[in-house]
Amino acid sequence: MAQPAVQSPKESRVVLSARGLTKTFGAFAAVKDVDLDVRDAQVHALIGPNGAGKTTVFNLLTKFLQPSAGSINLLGTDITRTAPDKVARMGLVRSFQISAVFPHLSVLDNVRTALQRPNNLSTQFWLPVSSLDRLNGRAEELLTAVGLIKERNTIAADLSYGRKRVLEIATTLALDPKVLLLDEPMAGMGQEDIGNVSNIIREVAKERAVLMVEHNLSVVSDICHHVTVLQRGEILAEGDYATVSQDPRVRTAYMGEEEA
Ligand SMILES: Nc1ncnc2c1ncn2[C@@H]1O[C@H](COP(=O)(O)OP(=O)(O)OP(=O)(O)O)[C@@H](O)[C@H]1O
Repeated sequence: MAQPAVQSPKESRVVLSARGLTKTFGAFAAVKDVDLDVRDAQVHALIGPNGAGKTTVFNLLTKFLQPSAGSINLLGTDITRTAPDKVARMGLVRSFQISAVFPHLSVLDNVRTALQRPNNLSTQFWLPVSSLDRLNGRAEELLTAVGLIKERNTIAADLSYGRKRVLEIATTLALDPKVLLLDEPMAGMGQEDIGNVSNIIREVAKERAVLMVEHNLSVVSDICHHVTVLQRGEILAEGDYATVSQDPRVRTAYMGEEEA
């Protein structure tokens, strides 16, 4: 089994943290008093049974949902009351958030379009299409990094499901996020794509933090440095995969329901 990219988690700095994060819907607490520290250059997994609160935590961190209580800090700034678009511009980006793949554009044009955003070209609509050519170098670099360069001229709609998800990751990386949130990146993928996307995530995490919700525990054990286990909205356990997977409470609550 491949080793995670970083072996000394305590050394990298916390880039995203939550304290006492809580979200109630009426009398029901979907997320209760969650503390989270996401570190640079690490892949951090958020796991737990169905309904544990993982998606709600993602929605709180990206500010799609406003917390009922608690605080969130991104790169040293309190973002508890910050609007979602500003949080995204500060560098916290969720994979599907801005990276919808345009099916009728080529792979290269999808990435060039995503690259317009940080370069602010999208507001300069009077520029000729050829002005996008100056983004070719960076677009090709990104496509090479995710292994899509040979398909640069393929129309996105013609890609397999797994390759489309890879293109989605490339368009997200075009925004140069400091913290990348991935919601079940392996969902619906075959084994070959899972191996490929695992390698991509491991590589991209060398330069940024990755927080991912993932149900595939062999992927979690393979590429994640740190694992937080949620159950009924609360943190049940955390640590490296070897530690949490041996925790009897986790085995009872979670592992029995999934592939171990
Ligand atoms: N807008 C809402 N109103 C009421 N209850 C909600 C709302 N959103 C989520 N919940 C409830 O909060 C709990 C946590 O849901 P959430 O989707 O965060 O879990 P999850 O861990 O992502 O689950 P899954 O793995 O099935 O996606 C569930 O009981 C869900 O029904």
